[in-house]
Amino acid sequence: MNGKKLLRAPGLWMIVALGAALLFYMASNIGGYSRIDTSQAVSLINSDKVESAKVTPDSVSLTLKQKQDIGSLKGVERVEADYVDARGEQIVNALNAHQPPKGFTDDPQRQGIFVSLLMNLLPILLLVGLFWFFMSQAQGGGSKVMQFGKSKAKLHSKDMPTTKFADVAGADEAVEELKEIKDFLADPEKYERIGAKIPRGVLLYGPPGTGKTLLARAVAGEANVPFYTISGSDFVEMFVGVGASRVRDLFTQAKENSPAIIFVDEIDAVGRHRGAGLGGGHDEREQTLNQLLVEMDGFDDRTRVILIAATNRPDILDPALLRPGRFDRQIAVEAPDMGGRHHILQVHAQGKPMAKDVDLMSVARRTPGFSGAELENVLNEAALLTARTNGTIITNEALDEAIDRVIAGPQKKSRPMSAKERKVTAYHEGGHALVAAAMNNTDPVSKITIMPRGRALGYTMVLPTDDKYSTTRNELLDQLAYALGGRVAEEMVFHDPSTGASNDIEKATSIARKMVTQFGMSENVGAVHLGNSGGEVFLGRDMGGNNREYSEDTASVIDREVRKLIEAAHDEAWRALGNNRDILDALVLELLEKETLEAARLAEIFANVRKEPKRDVWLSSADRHVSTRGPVMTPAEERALAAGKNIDDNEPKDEVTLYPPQPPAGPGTQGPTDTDPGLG
Ligand SMILES: Nc1ncnc2c1ncn2[C@@H]1O[C@H](COP(=O)(O)OP(=O)(O)OP(=O)(O)O)[C@@H](O)[C@H]1O
Ligand SMILES: [Zn+2]
Repeated sequence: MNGKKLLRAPGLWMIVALGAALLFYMASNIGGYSRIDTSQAVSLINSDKVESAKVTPDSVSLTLKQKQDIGSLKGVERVEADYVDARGEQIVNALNAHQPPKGFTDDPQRQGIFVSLLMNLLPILLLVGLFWFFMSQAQGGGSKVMQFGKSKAKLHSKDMPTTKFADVAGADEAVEELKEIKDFLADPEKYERIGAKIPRGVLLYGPPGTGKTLLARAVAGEANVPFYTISGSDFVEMFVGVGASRVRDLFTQAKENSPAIIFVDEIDAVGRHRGAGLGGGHDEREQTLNQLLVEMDGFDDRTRVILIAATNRPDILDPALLRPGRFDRQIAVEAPDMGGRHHILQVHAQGKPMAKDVDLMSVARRTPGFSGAELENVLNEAALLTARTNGTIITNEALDEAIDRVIAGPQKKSRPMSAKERKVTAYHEGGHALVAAAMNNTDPVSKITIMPRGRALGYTMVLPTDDKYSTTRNELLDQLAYALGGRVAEEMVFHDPSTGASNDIEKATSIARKMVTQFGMSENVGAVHLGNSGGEVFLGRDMGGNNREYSEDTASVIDREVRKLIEAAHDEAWRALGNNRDILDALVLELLEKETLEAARLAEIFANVRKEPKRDVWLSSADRHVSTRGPVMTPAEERALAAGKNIDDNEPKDEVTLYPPQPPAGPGTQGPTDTDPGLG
């Protein structure tokens, strides 16, 4: 807050005035009075030493005719005694009995109710003034105090950013998604003409400093529309109703100036799951959130206001915020990979003279896990270090030290990985990905990274190509192998598996257990639902207990079946990796170099993967026979087939191997009229 603002702060003036009044009050009443006790006061009065007296509801002050020594008090002229209970009465009685001295009023009540009231209220007023003053300070501006419920114009800020998408580096996917929003804002009619519904809310989520604010500003800058910002934590007010009225006000203004963007930073501050946590919800927060939802629902098709919100914690947001028509478009803004970091460094290196041998790519390589803000900080630190030593160009040494400073400065949550750990992680993730690529019923691998994130050392992402509502047995078996792929790669390559696979093992076990107990996909248990494993579940925790729905024997059969599935998957993964060890090694090399590999590059690397053979047809019991007749074909499929298209699942399976292996099936088990008597 600067000096001018300070002078305009009404809270401050109030304090100055009240303070002065209080000082005056103290100087005229309390100042210079020495404390004496009741008997001393009575004897002073009786010995006629008192010039005047003043009685207030809680004290009696006496001005003496001349300076006196009273007990240990030397040369006092003004004394004061408590006027409480009977002892106070004694003083008043003494004063009354004596020649009443000048200025004495015997009845404390009569001594001006107004004055005594004022005197008592003064400290309270002062406190209120102080409180107001600090409240206004806390809001970051002195003059807001008196404006509750009036214009909150200053509480959010409006501007016309000049930021462009080109200023955002290494977030190409997010930029791509936001271009459509920009398009709409720049030319809403184009969308209205064809009746397209435009998203009302866009949620940008990702770790701090990755450029969410920057991206939102860039949308406004590109579309050349006003940008209103407010932070979720600003909403969280002390006075109930203020947050909600602010939201209302903000939307009104934005609509008046539409097309416009409203940016809500830290939306998790208001958008937390309602009623979360013990002790119920926070009233004010909830009201604010409700108002936000009301405003968003109030958008009609002609509202040209788009709400962009940012959060680091999408997981704690109230689901109501994420429903269609609200923040239904969610864009991940992730920490940049090596290429992205290089790009960001280039953006921020502009205007900073660098030595010839400075290689920003090598800076990028040494800063895994850094956000855009941290990279910007690295360059800035390097520039500061250079200036401090009166240098004129930034050298590699300065950059090295700057990196260390940024790492050591704000304690990074992710610890640096050793070279060995990095390699193990690369093999682990590579193992997952390669198994996925070698199986026949898996989704394509869309991304692998060995950048540490949270507690995970790396991750591999397999994305389904289309929505799925159920999963087949073969897909589950592939998922099992995929889950174990990381662990298997560690075993195969290092002969010494690490603890990094514990999550994978947990996941595989849970899949296998469900296959046995819920999906009827094991031989020795059959299509039986074995629901309750015996544990009482209370508040999400297994409390133990003895109401299992099946016997000890069944339990041990289940355990055996689960183990069998896991072992088989382990073997499959081993085979898949063993058959493709050359590809695994190449993948790991590239992963160590680039840290993150995306779908397109992965498809190239996996182009020549030696696939696992398709699994044998599964019969849930040896007594069932194999039907080789496929499902019917729709006319559309017949047309497609005639046009030479491949229709996978409709090919009749004329060559089958029984599982478990069986002697060749007798006559009658094959044929066009056969129906499948298996599990209907
Ligand atoms: N992808 C990027 N490209 C260029 N600069 C970036 C990028 N990401 C971050 N920065 C720099 O870091 C600064 C801080 O980023 P910004 O405030 O946008 O991050 P944020 O994701 O909104 O963070 P927070 O979650 O802490 O609010 C930006 O002003 C910009 O200078
Ligand atoms: Zn894993």
